[in-house]
Amino acid sequence: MTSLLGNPIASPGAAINGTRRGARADGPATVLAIGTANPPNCVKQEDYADYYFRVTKSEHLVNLKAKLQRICHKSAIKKRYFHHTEELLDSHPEFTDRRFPSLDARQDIVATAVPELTAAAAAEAIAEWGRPATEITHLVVSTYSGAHMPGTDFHLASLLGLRPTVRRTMLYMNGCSSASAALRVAKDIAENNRGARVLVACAELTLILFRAPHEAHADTLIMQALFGDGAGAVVVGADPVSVEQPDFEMVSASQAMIPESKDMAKGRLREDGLLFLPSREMPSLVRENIERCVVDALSPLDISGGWNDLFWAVHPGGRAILDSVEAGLGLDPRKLEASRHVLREYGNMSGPSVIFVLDELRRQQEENGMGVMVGIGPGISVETMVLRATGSQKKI
Ligand SMILES: CC(=O)CC(=O)SCCNC(=O)CCNC(=O)[C@H](O)C(C)(C)COP(=O)(O)OP(=O)(O)OC[C@H]1O[C@@H](n2cnc3c(N)ncnc32)[C@H](O)[C@@H]1OP(=O)(O)O
Repeated sequence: MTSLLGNPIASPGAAINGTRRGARADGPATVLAIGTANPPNCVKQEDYADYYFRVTKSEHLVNLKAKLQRICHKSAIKKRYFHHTEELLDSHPEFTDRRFPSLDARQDIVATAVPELTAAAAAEAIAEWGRPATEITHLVVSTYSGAHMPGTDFHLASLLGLRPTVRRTMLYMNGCSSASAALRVAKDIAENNRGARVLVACAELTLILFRAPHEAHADTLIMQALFGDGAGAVVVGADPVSVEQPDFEMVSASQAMIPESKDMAKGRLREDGLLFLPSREMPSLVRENIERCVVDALSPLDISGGWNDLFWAVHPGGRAILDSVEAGLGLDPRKLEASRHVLREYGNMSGPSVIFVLDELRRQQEENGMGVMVGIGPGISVETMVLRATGSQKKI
């Protein structure tokens, strides 16, 4: 092809391809900073059964209370944090009396509480990142604690003073793998948009699923016994500039559905809040399938074993879930210490948990080389991200 003057010009396709290549980052996405936050109300796990049966005015259900005590005792959790307090529950009898609809009231509370808790975690991450909030180009927010239009992303952008043109993506109902899914999306954005700085933010409040005990629904005790509130935030970007100190390179990301698992961990948003019921078979299904998920994720990188040579950031869904991952992969017990620490100190905070685990891993500063982040979500879905620790000695 020639110009009007007869000079040769590149075909339009070549020019577009060149522009697209130039629009991509040179290097892989990296974790540039991490922030976490919890609400102030802390309940010790050893006191939880007394607390829960008192605030739900259910002291007469002695068998259920004894069962909750047994679950708490075996949970390997020391304490959990909650946005809701005894006073809040007292002022909303519909939260503990399932005869009345309570979704509207729950939604009204989380509409401000979720953006505020998320903002606390995000502000910590941005401060560590060291650049102004206005230099965040993209925002990916994930939660199942409420659904509004505009969503938490919109409110969070205002609370943090992000630029009005920040490109926002809202992910809902990804259960306990919500942060892993958001980090996977952030990696793609960062690698495909040169100079992008993506803020990932994820928060869950158990108010959305808090309910009173009921003899006909003893299974609901499990979520009351394990789940806690928290928020995590991560700044993701490729090709770090001098002020930025990456903790981890995000080498690859994959997702898998465990076959025949659609009834294993399901949630339903009802008039009396979110009903979430992980099945008793979940730990064994995780044990049987985790290695296949990990092999599928790592074999393209020519890693097909030697799991104890890697570091691990596994979603602390429950003590039995961590035991299953440990057994399924034949891991040395110390390999899951960061996950067990987060479970012990905060309970299962759903999606944000894995961000707390990453934070804990870099705090321990023992891990170098390659590692794997594993999110475990509804279905059962397994989100796997291969990481490489950069060894940067950030003062956290
Ligand atoms: C899908 C997502 O989005 C991600 C998630 O994280 S979902 C949550 C995932 N977590 C889980 O599924 C919990 C995993 N389970 C555990 O950690 C442990 O089983 C536990 C701490 C709950 C109990 O410990 P354990 O060693 O299994 O003790 P065990 O004596 O067998 O069980 C204690 C009681 O809990 C009950 N129980 C255990 N798992 C249960 C379940 N999934 N649902 C209901 N009850 C359960 C048992 O029946 C038992 O009741 P009784 O004492 O009345 O017999």
